[in-house]
Amino acid sequence: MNRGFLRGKQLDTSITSVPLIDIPREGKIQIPSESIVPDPDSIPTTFPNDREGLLFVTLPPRDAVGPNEPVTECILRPSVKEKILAIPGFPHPFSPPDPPRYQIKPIPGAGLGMVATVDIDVGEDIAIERPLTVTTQAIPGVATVPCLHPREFYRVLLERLDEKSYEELFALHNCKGNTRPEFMGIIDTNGIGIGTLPGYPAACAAVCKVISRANHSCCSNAVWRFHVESFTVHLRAILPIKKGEEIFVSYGYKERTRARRQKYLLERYKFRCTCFACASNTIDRDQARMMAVIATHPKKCEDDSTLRSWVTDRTKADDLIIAEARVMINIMEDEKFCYSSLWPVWYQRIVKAYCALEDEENARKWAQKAAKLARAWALHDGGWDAVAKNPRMTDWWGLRANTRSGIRMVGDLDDLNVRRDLLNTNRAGPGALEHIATSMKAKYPGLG
Ligand SMILES: C[S@@+](CC[C@H](N)C(=O)[O-])C[C@H]1O[C@@H](n2cnc3c(N)ncnc32)[C@H](O)[C@@H]1O
Repeated sequence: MNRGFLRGKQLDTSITSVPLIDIPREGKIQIPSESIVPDPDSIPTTFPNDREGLLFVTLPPRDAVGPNEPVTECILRPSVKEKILAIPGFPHPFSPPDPPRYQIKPIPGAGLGMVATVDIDVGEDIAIERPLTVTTQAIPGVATVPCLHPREFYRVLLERLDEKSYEELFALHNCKGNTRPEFMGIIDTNGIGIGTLPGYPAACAAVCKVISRANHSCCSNAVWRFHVESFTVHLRAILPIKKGEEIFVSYGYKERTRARRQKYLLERYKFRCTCFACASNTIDRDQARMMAVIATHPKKCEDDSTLRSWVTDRTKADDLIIAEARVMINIMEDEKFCYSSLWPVWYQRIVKAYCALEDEENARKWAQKAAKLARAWALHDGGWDAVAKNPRMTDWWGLRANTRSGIRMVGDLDDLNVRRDLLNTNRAGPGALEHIATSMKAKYPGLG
C-alpha cells in the first residue's frame, strides 16, 4: 500500500505499539458495540428555530381504539403527529401485566408509592400504561395559537381530558404548594421525561396515573421507557425487586455527588432523599459512584481500540479487560448504581473479552445479563440474545486464543473485591478520589 500520503502527518502511537487487529465481521454475530440508551444529557430540552408551532391532539385518535381504551391528550408539532400516525399498525396493542405486579400504598414520609406484589427480575415489566398527557418539554411562544402563554397551553390541554382522566390527573401529588396554579404544580411534580419523538429531537414529557406515583431513589430499581408504537410508558426493573419492596425510579442527578443530588431533589421535588446512597457512609458512596463515572467517561461503547490492542499484546494480562470491567460492575452492583451511560460500556467489554478468550460459559452469562438490562433500558434485547445463544459465532470469538500471555492480574475473579480494598483506605475529603484512582492504577496497571 502506498503510505506516502501519511508523510508530514503525525501518527498517534500513544495507545500501543502493537498493531490493532481488524475484526472479521462477515457472517458473524456482532457483539453490540453501540450504546443502546441515549445519554439523557444529550437530549436538548428545546428545539431551536422551531417555527412549525404546536397542536393539541388526542393520540391514539379516539376512533382508532375501543371504547374503554385510554387515550392521551398531547401538545405536539403537527408533523410529529403525522409521523406517529404513519407508524404501521399504530397504535400497537399492549397488555399490562395481569394481575398487576404493584400496589399503590402510603409510604411513611413519602406520600403514596409503588410496592411490588411479586418478585420481579431485571428487564421485566412492572407496569405499562397509556399516559394521561404527553407534551414537548418546551412550549415555544411561536405556535398555531400564538397568543397563548405556555401555561395556558397546559390549561387548555387539561380541559381536553375526559372526566375520568381529569380526576385522575388532579388526584396526583402537587409538591409545589401554592407557588403556582395547581395544574402546573401537578404537571411539574409528575411529568416524566420520555425522550424524543419521531420528528422531534428534543425532550418530551408524560404524566401518568400510575407510573408517576413511583417515588425517587438514587439507587433506583426501575426505569420508565416510552414505546411510541403503542403510545405507552413501560416501567421495568433494572435491579431484582422482591415482593413487598418499594419500586423506585430516579428523578435525575443519579451520577452526581450526594450534596448535589440532595440540593436538586429539595429544590425541584421538595424532599430530602434518605436512600442507601444518601443515608449511609456517604464518603464511601460518593467515592464509589464518582470512581465509576470517572473511569467510564473516557470510554465509549463504540471505541474498541484498547480491546483490540489487548487482543494481540502478549505483555498484557489475559484478564486485564475482564478485571477492569468487573471492578466497575462490582461498584454498580454494590452501590445499586445502574446508570444508563455506564453499564453498556462494561458489559460489552467483558463479553468481548470472554469471547476473545474462548470462555463460552462466562460469555453467555454476561451476555444474558446484558440482554436483561437492555430490555429494561431500551425495551428490546439490543442484539444480546443472539450473543448469549451462540458466543462462538460472534466476531470476537477466539481473537486472543493464540496470543494468550498466561499472565493473570487476579487469582479468582469471583473473589474480586477490589472496590472494598480501595474504599477501605479511610481517606476522605479533597484528594480522596485521586487517591483511589492512583491506588487502582497501581494495583491494576493498564486500567484506563
Ligand atoms: C412524582 S411524585 C411521587 C408520588 C408521590 N409520593 C405521591 O404521593 O403521589 C413526587 C413526590 O413524591 C415525594 N417523594 C418522591 N420520592 C421521595 C422520597 N424518596 N422521599 C420522600 N418523598 C419522596 C415528594 O413529595 C415528591 O415531590
